[in-house]
Amino acid sequence: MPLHRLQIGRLLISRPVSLPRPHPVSLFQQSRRSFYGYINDSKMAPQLEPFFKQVDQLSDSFIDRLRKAVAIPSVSAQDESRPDVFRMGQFLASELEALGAHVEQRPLGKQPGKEHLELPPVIVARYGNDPAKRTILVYGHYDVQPALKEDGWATEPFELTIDDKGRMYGRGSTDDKGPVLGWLNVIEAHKKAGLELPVNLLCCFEGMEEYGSEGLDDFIQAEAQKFFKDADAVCISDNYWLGTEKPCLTYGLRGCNYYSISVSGPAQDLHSGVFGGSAHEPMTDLVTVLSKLVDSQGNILIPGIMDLVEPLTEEEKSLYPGISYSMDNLHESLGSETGIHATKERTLMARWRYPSLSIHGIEGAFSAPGAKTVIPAKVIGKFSIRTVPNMESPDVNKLVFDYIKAEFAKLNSKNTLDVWLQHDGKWWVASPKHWNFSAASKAVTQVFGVEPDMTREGGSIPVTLTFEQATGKNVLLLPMGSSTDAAHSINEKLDKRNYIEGTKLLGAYLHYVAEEPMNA
Ligand SMILES: C[C@H](N)C(=O)N[C@@H](Cc1c[nH]cn1)C(=O)O
Ligand SMILES: [Zn+2]
Ligand SMILES: [Zn+2]
Repeated sequence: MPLHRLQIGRLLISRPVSLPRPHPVSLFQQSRRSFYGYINDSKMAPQLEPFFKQVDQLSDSFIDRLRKAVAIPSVSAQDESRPDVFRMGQFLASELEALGAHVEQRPLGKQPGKEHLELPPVIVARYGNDPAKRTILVYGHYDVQPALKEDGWATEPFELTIDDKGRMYGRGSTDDKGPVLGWLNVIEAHKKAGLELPVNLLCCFEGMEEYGSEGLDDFIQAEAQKFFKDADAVCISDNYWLGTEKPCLTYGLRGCNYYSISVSGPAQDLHSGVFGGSAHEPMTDLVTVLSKLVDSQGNILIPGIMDLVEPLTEEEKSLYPGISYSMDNLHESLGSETGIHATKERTLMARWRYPSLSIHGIEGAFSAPGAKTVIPAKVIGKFSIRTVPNMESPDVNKLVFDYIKAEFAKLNSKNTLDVWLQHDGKWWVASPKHWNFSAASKAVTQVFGVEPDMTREGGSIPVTLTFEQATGKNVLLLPMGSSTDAAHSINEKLDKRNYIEGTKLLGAYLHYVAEEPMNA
């Protein structure tokens, strides 16, 4: 049996678990095509067929709901967009209320370090309050990454644009407005089909995830035994399939430590013809320091970082060959053949179980088209480290700060360097041996006619571990989007098929949750 990491509080132990048993191939063979996917005739829970039909009938209005959501540029990282983040929270609250949910908008106070800004509210909702039913807590986020047409988008980023292949382009379509609206669609389809939701649903939708989930940890801890006290399990739909055809269930995430390095010197920007060669240039110092962080093969150059990484065991190694993933999948989602590693196994390990360091940008640098001959007076470099078991944030920070200061000292520059942590989010690895995962696995098989892969994810959802620890319940990641969705990038999209069949998947999951034996 494979060994899996089980996280209990902050303790990690390894123990043998068996992954969910494969479903018989015959289920797949008995499937017939529905509008976008499969209807599995053989083992369908009786309420699923009318629910699926209703989802197909409502698909245009579900797409309209996504269009309205994408049109609100709820960018959490831009101060000037904060009113739009609030507007998006209000949109969600109104939609949920119209569906008959009990909704509360919970304030989180001022943004730490930016006290002139109010944090957007957490939208919590309850739909159903039947003590005889299980209660599922779902989490998602209604903020998005920044997007400008001039970044290279082929369409307006905040206008949902659908092409002839059913690809729905727009910022937040896959990350995470589509999946969040999927839960609302599930409620609506049940209501319109005259079906009862098979579980009670609790929602927790936040507006600061793309900025490190400011304020949410404390909120979850405070509400674990209040608003969230009835939760039997947690489900998060906010990551992606490994390819474009096969869904997955996810039991691990990397963490993220996000840093800034500022270098300053001159009192103001300078003319490079007048001062070039006679003044220490902040940009030169910054790019030199940045160049010492990671090499072009992805190796982190900060001494000691790799020593914190849990060694690869033979048991873990044996999991990778069985995952449905190929170098072609990588190249398709990269849109190029620029992967570092030669094999799928090493590529997946680089994404799931090894740390990485990415350099994101430089604030204050000249970045417009043209040829401005300026020497910037102050520049701030941004980079992040994706963390993995057993990297603890304080240990990582110490290694990063000491190394950067030492490298800067070697430059003999009279400029001033400062380095700080902007935010950190913890990695998470759990056991998929739980009824929450079994229910999701059955739902995938029902809707898509294929068993899901069990995956980890390279991205971060900082509050996943907090939900697990605060509620003491199992957390499942159930992605809706595919590997080609380009989350965080230009031309982010969600395929209609993933949105509509994904809505069926979320609903089917709730039905199978209701059927799972209590002690499974
Ligand atoms: C996986 C999720 N959809 C996501 O995009 N998470 C962000 C979270 C984050 C961490 N620091 C800032 N944002 C990510 O992985 O980048
Ligand atoms: Zn994101
Ligand atoms: Zn997200």
